[in-house]
Amino acid sequence: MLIVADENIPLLDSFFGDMGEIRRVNGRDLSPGEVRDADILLVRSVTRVDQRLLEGSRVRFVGTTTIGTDHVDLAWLEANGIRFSAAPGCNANSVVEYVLSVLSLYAERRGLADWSDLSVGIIGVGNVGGGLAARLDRLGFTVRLCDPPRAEREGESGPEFVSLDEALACDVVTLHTPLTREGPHATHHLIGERELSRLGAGQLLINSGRGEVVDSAALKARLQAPQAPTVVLDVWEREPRIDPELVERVWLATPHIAGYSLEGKVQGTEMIYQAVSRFLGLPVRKKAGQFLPEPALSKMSFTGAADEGRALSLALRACYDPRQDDARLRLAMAGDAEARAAAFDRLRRDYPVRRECSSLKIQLKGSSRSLQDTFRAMGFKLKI
Ligand SMILES: NC(=O)C1=CN([C@@H]2O[C@H](COP(=O)(O)OP(=O)(O)OC[C@H]3O[C@@H](n4cnc5c(N)ncnc54)[C@H](O)[C@@H]3O)[C@@H](O)[C@H]2O)C=CC1
Ligand SMILES: O=C(O)C(=O)[C@H](O)COP(=O)(O)O
Repeated sequence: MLIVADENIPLLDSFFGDMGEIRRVNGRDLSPGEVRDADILLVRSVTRVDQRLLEGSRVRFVGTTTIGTDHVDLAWLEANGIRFSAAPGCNANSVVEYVLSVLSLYAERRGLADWSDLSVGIIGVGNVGGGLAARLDRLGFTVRLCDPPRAEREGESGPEFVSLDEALACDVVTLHTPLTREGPHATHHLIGERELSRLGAGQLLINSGRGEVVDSAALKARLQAPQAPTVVLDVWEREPRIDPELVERVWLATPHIAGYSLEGKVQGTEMIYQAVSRFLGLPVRKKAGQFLPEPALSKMSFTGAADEGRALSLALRACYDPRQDDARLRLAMAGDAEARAAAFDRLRRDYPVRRECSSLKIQLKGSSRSLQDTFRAMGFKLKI
């Protein structure tokens, strides 16, 4: 059996080595010729999986080790009897930690003594948005949820949902919808000129969903107008050919890596391994946990003298500080369009190992119960 797989999927040999031959490919440039004799195709978000790629091939199963599925023509796969599996939720916690780290930096930039004074509007309340809401709720933030598809489906039985405009009135607006182009709740350019005109200087807009959810031409114009909001972008229209002028105008710019914790990536591979095993009728014996190495930083200790807010931001940023990714992306914006696109993909391919808060044990000596609760709410393990 031949498995054609994106070379950027971690642990291919560990999970799939005993199932067949693995052919590693560059997912961005994958051609029909490279998949023609494959039985199984494993991709990431950068491969467009459609009729053009697969017609006439032997492929019977496609797996994407990602949450998003906007790069896959699901209807064509179904019509052609090709089984498909994604990895819902695999890196949701990584994105949640990305947003929390951005929030801690933003509170500092605003000079806020207590970051939970910020109200947060979450647009798209699924695995990522829902996980973020739960975390923020435990941390004492005011959270507004906007998810019309869920509101329609769940009615009175669901949580309280607000309109898009109500969510846009929060101090922080963070986008976690999939990219969809059809239907009553299509998200393509969901945030356009009208929505951007509602955001002002005291507000922060974060997009770590998909670039095309925001109209970037309208965003560029809004960022040049008076009273512009602060903007953080992890995802961009037309990746990897992103707009260097937009990079210049946003506060933090990262190369689509919000979901790139090692845990998130390995869980993505694990979920697709499980799906392939089910498809082939093989037992599921391997687990992501057995392949996660010891983290480089495993313990942090705070004494009773530690300032609570500072202790939290230190621990959070020890795990992940988006300013490093921002600096790398800005450096990569030199050169012509081809060089910039190649650099964008290189930053993603050579991404340094990043571990989630759960990999770090926090020792709190003589600390208050409330600080312990806060660290737990963030997902850290406590050693008291
Ligand atoms: N930057 C990154 O590295 C990553 C980005 N993502 C992106 O985040 C997206 C969301 O991920 P999950 O939460 O796991 O997906 P999910 O499918 O669990 O949740 C998405 C939610 O968005 C809602 N939604 C759909 N249309 C909407 C609209 N017009 N307005 C408001 N809400 C709407 C859905 O009802 C659903 O509850 C993914 O589809 C992917 O595109 C995911 C992982 C990593
Ligand atoms: O899971 C998703 O959805 C994502 O956006 C991934 O984090 C994107 O990673 P790549 O598949 O583009 O490496």
